[in-house]
Amino acid sequence: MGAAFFYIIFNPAASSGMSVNIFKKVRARLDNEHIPYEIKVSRYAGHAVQLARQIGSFGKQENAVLMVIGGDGTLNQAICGLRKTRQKDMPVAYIPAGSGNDFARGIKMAQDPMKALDQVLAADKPLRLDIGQYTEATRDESGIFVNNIGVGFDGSVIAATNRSRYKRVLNRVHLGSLSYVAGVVRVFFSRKPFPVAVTVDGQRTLIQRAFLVTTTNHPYFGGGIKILPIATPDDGKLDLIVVEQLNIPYFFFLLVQMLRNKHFKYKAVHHFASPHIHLETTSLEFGQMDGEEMGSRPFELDFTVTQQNFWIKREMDK
Ligand SMILES: Nc1ncnc2c1ncn2[C@@H]1O[C@H](COP(=O)(O)OP(=O)(O)OP(=O)(O)O)[C@@H](O)[C@H]1O
Repeated sequence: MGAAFFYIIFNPAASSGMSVNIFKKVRARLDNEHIPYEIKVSRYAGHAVQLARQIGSFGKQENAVLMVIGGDGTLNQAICGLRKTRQKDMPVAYIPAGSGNDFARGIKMAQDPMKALDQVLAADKPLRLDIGQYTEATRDESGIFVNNIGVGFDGSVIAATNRSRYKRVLNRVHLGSLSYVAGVVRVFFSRKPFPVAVTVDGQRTLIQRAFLVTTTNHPYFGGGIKILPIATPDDGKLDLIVVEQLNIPYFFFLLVQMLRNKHFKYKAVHHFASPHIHLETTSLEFGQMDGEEMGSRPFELDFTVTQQNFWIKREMDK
């Protein structure tokens, strides 16, 4: 049976406002098909957490699905809020309307929002997929992530990109991913390597000259970069990639290897996979979570995997 009701959380600021058109099309389609829904609009950064809490706490509709229209950040916030309520098992339908949309890529659902809506409307049962949980001891924070949490390079890229005046312009011409590329180039030449201690399955590994330290649920980060092709969101594990500081020729060499999915063979690239990963840094580093800034600090992160109900019927589920 399809969803009987959609609670919708919509972020009008996603993809620098490009999400508004997508929202209108989704609403028109639901109206055409006489599917009932209720809309809650995210009015400020972080508002989606509170909206999802309200839905999960006070929503009374039977067989309801929480539909998120926005980017990865909005999806993260909505799931985070919902999981704090008694209706935490309410399935989540995602309509990608952000600039990066890595979650859609990562779970192999359609990235085209209207095709994604087709897949949502075709669903007849919840799909359980992995998501990550984290606690961060330095600032005593905890939460979930649907894509990845990165310390170092990607954290710095997100911080630089969000401050860039090009992001808005590039989003408007559907080239949002390019704004990350500009951030990558800027950060590559300015960041310094740092030590990181990784503990996986009771085994501690110290990497002295880390540059990128990313724990991920699926292959993609940074708006479509396939950093960890072997990560899957349904294996009950999280994957951690640590890339050491590289000189420019080696960086480009590894980049080419990455495009060929062959970068794991090199000793500057470390890979760990486990349901439980712990890492610590000592220096002040930038962090990112699902493309959102975490600020800078020495990080002490503990990661575990958990499952979340989604509402989608992908090609592969048919
Ligand atoms: N009304 C609003 N005004 C400004 N910012 C908002 C508003 N509502 C939500 N936000 C913030 O917008 C930010 C970006 O949202 P989101 O991640 O969904 O889109 P995106 O960055 O374009 O997409 P992606 O993460 O896929 O690249 C989030 O940090 C969210 O908290």
